[in-house]
Amino acid sequence: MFRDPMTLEMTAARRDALCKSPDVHKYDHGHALILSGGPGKTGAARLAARGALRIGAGLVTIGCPHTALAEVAGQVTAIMCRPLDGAPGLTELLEDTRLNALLLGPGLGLGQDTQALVLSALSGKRATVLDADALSRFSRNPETLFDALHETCILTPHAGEFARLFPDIAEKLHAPATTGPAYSKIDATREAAAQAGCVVLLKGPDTVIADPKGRCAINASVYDRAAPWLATAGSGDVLAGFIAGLLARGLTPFDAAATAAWLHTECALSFGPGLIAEDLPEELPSVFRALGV
Ligand SMILES: NC(=O)C1=CN([C@@H]2O[C@H](COP(=O)(O)OP(=O)(O)OC[C@H]3O[C@@H](n4cnc5c(N)ncnc54)[C@H](O)[C@@H]3O)[C@@H](O)[C@H]2O)[C@@H](O)CC1
Ligand SMILES: Nc1ncnc2c1ncn2[C@@H]1O[C@H](COP(=O)(O)OP(=O)(O)O)[C@@H](O)[C@H]1O
Repeated sequence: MFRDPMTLEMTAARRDALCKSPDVHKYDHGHALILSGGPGKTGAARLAARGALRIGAGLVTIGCPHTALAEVAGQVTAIMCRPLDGAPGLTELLEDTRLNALLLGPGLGLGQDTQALVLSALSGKRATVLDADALSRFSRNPETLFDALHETCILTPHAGEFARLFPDIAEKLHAPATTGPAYSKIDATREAAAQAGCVVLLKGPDTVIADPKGRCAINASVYDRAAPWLATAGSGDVLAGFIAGLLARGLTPFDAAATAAWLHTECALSFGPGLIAEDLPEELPSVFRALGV
C-alpha cells in the first residue's frame, strides 16, 4: 500500500514539474487535442482548451465537426481548430504523433458518434482524459469502455456519472453503514480504478484520485480551502482541460490529475465569490506566480 500523505499538498516535486526550462520549444510541452460537440455545443470544449493552454501545454487544438468550425474558430485565437468528422476523421488526425494528450467528453453528446470517437481515441494508447458524455455514453455498456481503457487513461466523473458507470460501487457507497468501518469515497474510487484499470478522479467538494494499484489522494475543498464557487456550470470541463494540459506536458496520469485538482481549487480561492468557469484558466497565472513557478 502507498504511504503518500493522502491530503493533497503542493510539494516541491509537483511545483518543479510545473516550471518550464528556458531552452525548450513549444512541442517540448506537448500538443493536446480536445474534441468538441456540434454547433451550439462547443462551449465546454472551448473552456477545457483554454484550461489546457493556460496550464502550459505547448499547443492545443480543438477538433470539431465541420458544421461547428465557424463557431469554434470565431471564439478562439491562440487555440487552434481542425475540422474532424467522426471516428475515421479522428484516426486520420491521430496520424500526427505529436498529439500526445487527448480529451473527449465535454459537450460531445450521447450519440453513437461519441462511442465510436472514444473507442477510436483509445485504440492508439495515447494519454487520454474521458469526462462527461464520454463516460455517460457507456452507462448501458460499461464493459465496452473498460475493455478499451489502458493505463494512461484518466476518468473524471462527477457523482452522477460515477453511478452510471459503476452502479454496484455507487450502491455500496450510498448504502447506510450497518457495521464499521463504513465503505468510503476513497474505497469506492480505489475499487473503480481497479475495475477500470486506470486513474479515476471522482469529483465533489472532496475530490478523490486513485490508481489501479491503490495509490490515492484527496483534494479536500473544505474548511480553509472551501471553494463552493466551483459548483458552477463548466468548472468540471476546465478541470478536465487542466488535466489534459498536464498530460501533454508529460506528467503521469496520477500526478496530472492530482496537480490539476489542487490548482483548480487554488484558482477558485484566488478568484473568490462571483467565479464562473471562464475565470478559472485566467486565474492560473497569479496562482503560478504565488507558487514561484
Ligand atoms: N458551458 C458549457 O458548454 C457547459 C457544457 N456542459 C456539458 O453539458 C453536458 C451535460 O453535462 P451535465 O453534467 O449537466 O449532465 P449530466 O448528463 O451528467 O446530467 C446531470 C444530471 O446528473 C445527476 N447528477 C448526480 N450527481 C451529480 C453531480 N454531482 N453533479 C452533476 N450532476 C449530477 C443530476 O440528476 C443531473 O440532473 C456535458 O456534455 C457537459 O460537458 C456542462 O459541463 C455545463 C457547461
Ligand atoms: N461545493 C463544492 N466545493 C468545491 N468544489 C466543488 C463543489 N461542487 C463542485 N465542485 C467541483 O466543481 C467541478 C464540477 O464539475 P462537474 O460536476 O463536472 O460540472 P460541469 O459538468 O458543469 O463542468 C468539479 O471539479 C467538482 O469537484
